[in-house]
Amino acid sequence: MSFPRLHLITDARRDPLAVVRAAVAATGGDIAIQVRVEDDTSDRDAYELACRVKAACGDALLLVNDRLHIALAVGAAGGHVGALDLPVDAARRVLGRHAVLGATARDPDTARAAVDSGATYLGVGPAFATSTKDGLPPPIGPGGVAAVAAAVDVPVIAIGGVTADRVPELRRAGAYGVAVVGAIANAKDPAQASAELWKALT
Ligand SMILES: Cc1ncc(COP(=O)(O)OP(=O)(O)O)c(N)n1
Ligand SMILES: Cc1nc(C(=O)O)sc1CCOP(=O)(O)O
Ligand SMILES: [Mg+2]
Repeated sequence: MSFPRLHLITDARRDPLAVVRAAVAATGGDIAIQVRVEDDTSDRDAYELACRVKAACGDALLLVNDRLHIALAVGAAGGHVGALDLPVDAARRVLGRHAVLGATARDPDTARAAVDSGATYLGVGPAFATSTKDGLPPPIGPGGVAAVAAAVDVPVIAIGGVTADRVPELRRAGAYGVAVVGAIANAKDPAQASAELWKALT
């Protein structure tokens, strides 16, 4: 299967396994699931969640945020790192040559450096305002996504406040796909929300 355009990032505030199962079923497994836990979650709890997500996500692409040892321990396809995590070149050494490796980039220079260091996709945002994560810089908008997309030749995954309605403008800006938390996890019907996002991307 090709690299998924829809990425679901787990959120412990709503039964992550139920949400993952709904999203995988609604997209026929054409989705990346990124296991993301809060900073104060123990490695043991993060590992156990990652094992359960792996069991629940079937053929979907499994990624682990920040904690690359957990990605390796569960046999995930790869991981995602940002500015406060391992540098991209170190993350590449940890995960090995063939793993999927995502890096956060908010501007073209950071994006080019991440790709040169071994990133295979970029998470780019916040595209729009979001209440899911505190402490983010102001939204970069579709224009900021476009600037990064024009600078690199790896898939750009737009993140932050993304909804199905906003997918067309992000795709026009050059985003290959999108990563979401709230648009699926907070939806009344996570399966329907996943299907709408998937359809908007295909
Ligand atoms: C697809 C994607 N893009 C960006 C991020 C954010 O990563 P990071 O900047 O390291 O912040 P945390 O998620 O670790 O709080 C992401 N996780 N996924
Ligand atoms: C985890 C994360 N990282 C971001 C970034 O811009 O780096 S935005 C974000 C949260 C995205 O959640 P939602 O889809 O609910 O807006
Ligand atoms: Mg991180």
